[in-house]
Amino acid sequence: MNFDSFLEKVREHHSLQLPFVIYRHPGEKLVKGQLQPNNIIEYINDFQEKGFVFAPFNSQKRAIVFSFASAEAISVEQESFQVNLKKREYKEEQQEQDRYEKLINKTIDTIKASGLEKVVISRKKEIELETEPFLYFKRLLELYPEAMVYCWYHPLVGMWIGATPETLVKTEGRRLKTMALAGTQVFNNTKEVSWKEKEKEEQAIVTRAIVDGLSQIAEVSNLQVGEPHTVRAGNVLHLKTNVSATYETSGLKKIIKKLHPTPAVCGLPYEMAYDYILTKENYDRSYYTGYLGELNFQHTKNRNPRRRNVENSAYQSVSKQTNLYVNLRCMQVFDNRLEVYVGGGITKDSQPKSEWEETQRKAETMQQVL
Ligand SMILES: C=C(O[C@@H]1C=C(C(=O)O)C=C[C@H]1O)C(=O)O
Repeated sequence: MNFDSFLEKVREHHSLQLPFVIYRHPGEKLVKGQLQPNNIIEYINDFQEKGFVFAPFNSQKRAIVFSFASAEAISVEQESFQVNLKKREYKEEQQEQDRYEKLINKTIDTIKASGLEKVVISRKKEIELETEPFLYFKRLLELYPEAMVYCWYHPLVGMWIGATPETLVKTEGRRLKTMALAGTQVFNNTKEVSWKEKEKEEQAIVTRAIVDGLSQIAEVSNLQVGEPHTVRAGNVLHLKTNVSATYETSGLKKIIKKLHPTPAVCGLPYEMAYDYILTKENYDRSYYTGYLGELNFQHTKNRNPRRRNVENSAYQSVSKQTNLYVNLRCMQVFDNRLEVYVGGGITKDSQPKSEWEETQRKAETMQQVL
């Protein structure tokens, strides 16, 4: 199967209104797909399920799973092709900017007057368009090799497309990895940049919260924390700290429940920030800032690649992997419009106008492929 026939197969599946997901992990070339044979919705229960998870921001709402056992698995190598970047501006009404800046101002006032330290505020940007969603997916693969690029569809939920830079949790065997990703500045052709105290502190808050959270879980040990460093995600740069640990696989549910939503997309203290978002943000985040990816995926590796044809399982090792990502830099696709979701962390030192600008820069990740 070549890449175009892979996409054609998915397009056909979509035209039958059947659920599917196609995706590619950061830094990889293999594009994978799971095609569901019917439109029944299955939900996650105890995180022992094996399948592709799609979870909303609201942690009281259930996460959907496409079970690996019932779906048809397909895969293909990504093919490179030229993307002609059209730098188009998708202007928004002044009214929307005013509304957002007012909300940011109100949030800063609340932070100053209460125990709220940081809260992530977001919005959606509507873009009127005729769509060919598979072309967006193809362009995203090409433009963002370091992102988890996906296109997910269920007829009862809709279609979501994204290119996220943020890992929620990755596990293999008994090793676990996560990250604290926060702080944003515009990418100007170099990663050699300095960060303001406000951003450094904002990102350090996220690292501390993740480490504190994980250290409360009995099944987690050997926590290791890296140094903050700059990473690029499309048109913006972020500060990132890698966190790793050893864990007991029985603790996976607790770990995911503890990590989602991280202060990178919610805030601190957690309860206050979560409450503030649900009551004051004034719209439904839906699956934006939820999470998605493979849960308990059986990964088979040939131990000795030169003995590939030996039919002896001793030459193969099987490990269970979980690869979940935070659903950022994403959009929901409708028949004639898109809704691009964007946000940023607010602290007492935030400036409403820069926060508006930040959402514009983040929206460009999706706008570049339209
Ligand atoms: C909320 C978003 O991004 C998150 C918020 C960031 C910030 O506040 O600087 C940076 C990276 C993400 O953790 C988004 O992209 O919509």
